[in-house]
Amino acid sequence: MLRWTTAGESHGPALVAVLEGLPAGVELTSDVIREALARRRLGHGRGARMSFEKDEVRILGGVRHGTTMGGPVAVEIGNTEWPKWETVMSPDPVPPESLLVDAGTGDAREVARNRPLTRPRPGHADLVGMQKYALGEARPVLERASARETAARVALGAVAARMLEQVAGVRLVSHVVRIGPVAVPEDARPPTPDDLAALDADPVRCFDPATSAAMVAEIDACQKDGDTLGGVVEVLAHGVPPGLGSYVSGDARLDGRLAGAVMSVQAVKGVEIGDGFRTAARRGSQAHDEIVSIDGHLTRSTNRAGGTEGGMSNGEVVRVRAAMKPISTVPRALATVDVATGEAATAIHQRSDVCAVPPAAVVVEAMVSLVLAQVLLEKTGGDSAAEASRNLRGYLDALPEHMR
Ligand SMILES: Cc1cc2nc3c(=O)[nH]c(=O)nc-3n(C[C@H](O)[C@H](O)[C@H](O)COP(=O)(O)O)c2cc1C
Ligand SMILES: C=C(O[C@@H]1CC(C(=O)O)=C[C@@H](OP(=O)(O)O)[C@H]1O)C(=O)O
Repeated sequence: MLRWTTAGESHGPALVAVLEGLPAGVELTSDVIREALARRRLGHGRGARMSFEKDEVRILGGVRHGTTMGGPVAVEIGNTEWPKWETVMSPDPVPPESLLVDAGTGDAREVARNRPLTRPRPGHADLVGMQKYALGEARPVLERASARETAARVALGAVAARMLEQVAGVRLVSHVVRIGPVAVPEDARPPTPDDLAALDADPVRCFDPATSAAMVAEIDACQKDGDTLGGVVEVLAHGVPPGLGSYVSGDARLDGRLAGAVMSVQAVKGVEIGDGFRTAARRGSQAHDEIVSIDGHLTRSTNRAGGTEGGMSNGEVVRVRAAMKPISTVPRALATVDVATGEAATAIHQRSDVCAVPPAAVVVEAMVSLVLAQVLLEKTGGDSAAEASRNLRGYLDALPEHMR
């Protein structure tokens, strides 16, 4: 079973990510991970932190001379800002005087870092985290709840995507289809994995130039108003073979597994497979994908289902959308209560993204990659990439020719 986990805090020394169950023989270099992480940092509307902090990638295990060895792949993403946080986030005890609100330097940023966070921010994990873990302030909560952790997910997603392409020829692409009220027209051509360079070059990861310009304008207007924005992203996975996942149990279903993994991304509040919610408004005759035979091969006339039927991939493009809520740390600060005094207050706001929908597309792509990699390996088994590939070919070759 392919399994993954991450560890580390937003302002800790590093994030660590581990992917276990990957076959040997997958071609992988640090640059593959570096490129994916660079993509996650793009996007108009990101906050100041993205401009000065760097992701320092180091593969710690599982890979030798550019090839996986079959053991867990471990990746470290160093935080170049760590020296500023060494005291506040020290794993070992520090002298109490070093944590005084103003430890003597008079530096406003240091004061902000050291101040106990007793004004929980609405829309964040702050208040419930303090209740759940019996904490007097929100620092330990927000450090782990922060979407900084998505850097670790993207690192692992890049590894999974390498395996998917090498073993099965699966390729993914992600893009932004809505930012606030501005949406890509329903009939616009979606990007394919070959359009990656154009998407990377677009300020909001949108494939439709006119919509992209309107999205940028909306973000600028929102920033001027001291407000924040959410939106909708879409991931398309091409070349997914039929029969991944299963209808036999709820927890084996590919659609359920995709939805769970995507919904686990910070700020994602809705997941749609294929036409999803839009299908609910249609009659059955307009909602499904009729099976047709073209040149002796069975295929679908449409792909409204988004590449899954009965909890299994059906050979069509897998299409997953995620709705992201607007950034919670609203510059025009929201009302809260200072838990130290019980008095009404406004939520802490130091800096924040205005809109993080473009990076969220890259994060959602990583989660889809991980789930697809998991169901592919369930189907093929294989301790090496070559064995997994052979097994996939064996499965497909055993089907009657018109059903492949
Ligand atoms: C890529 C990415 C960047 C984010 N950046 C911010 C941010 O700068 N400020 C903020 O308040 N929330 C940001 N978020 C969202 C919060 O992490 C999230 O809303 C919060 O942890 C609460 O979780 P929930 O919204 O899932 O309930 C970001 C999310 C993602 C996916
Ligand atoms: C650091 C990242 O995103 C962070 C996610 C985040 C949040 O609350 O989720 C809040 C911001 O961090 P800070 O409050 O320290 O400025 C973002 O910068 C990143 O994506 O690498």
